Amino acid sequence: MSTLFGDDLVARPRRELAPGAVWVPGWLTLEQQAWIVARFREWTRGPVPLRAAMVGGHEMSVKTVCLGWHWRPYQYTREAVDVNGNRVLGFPDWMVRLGRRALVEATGDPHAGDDYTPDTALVNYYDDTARMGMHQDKDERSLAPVVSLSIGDTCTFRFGNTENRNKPYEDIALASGDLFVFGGPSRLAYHGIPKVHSRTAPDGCGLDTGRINITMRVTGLAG
Ligand SMILES: O=C(O)CCC(=O)C(=O)O
Ligand SMILES: [Fe+2]
Repeated sequence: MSTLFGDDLVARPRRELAPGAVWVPGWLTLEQQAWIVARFREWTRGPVPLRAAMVGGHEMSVKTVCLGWHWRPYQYTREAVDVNGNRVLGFPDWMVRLGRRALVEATGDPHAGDDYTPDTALVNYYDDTARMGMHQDKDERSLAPVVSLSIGDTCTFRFGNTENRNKPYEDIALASGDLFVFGGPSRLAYHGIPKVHSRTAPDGCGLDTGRINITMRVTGLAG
């Protein structure tokens, strides 16, 4: 479709799915996406490699590398005790700034990011068969918002309610460059990824295949 009249933008307006849950399509430029993908490749070279976490005796289909704190079900540690015992990379300052800007963008409040200092990021890689079941992000002791960035293939993101993993929920298509923030009354909403749409990554985003998702969080942990 022609982009002469901004059809692509008109088709994907920003939207609040529920109080505190805001989707901002196309927030990151292609250049920013490619830069982040280059950082992702550095992160996966160590000290802790990309790995599939074990949940209930099964490997997740999604592979994860963490920054700041290492996540495994259902706790955070500084060392990747379930991988190779190494201390995870620090949380980059640029990502703190990006997280703050994301909150300003999502809320329209120029001060929304002032007190936001995420200290962990889960960086997930999905190949086109990977999925993530409905879950809450509740291993953090803080209820500060989660800031989610997507790069690469489009996925179906299922955003549900705070009571259980079932309906009501809504499916949206999170595409490369999209921002999604869930905080406030939506902070503990169930969510998941039922499908990744193969070969939908835009040229220039830095990924030929697959999808990267970064969720920044505040652990509320000390040490
Ligand atoms: O991949 C996504 O968009 C969501 C990831 C997620 O829910 C998580 O890492 O907890
Ligand atoms: Fe999650």
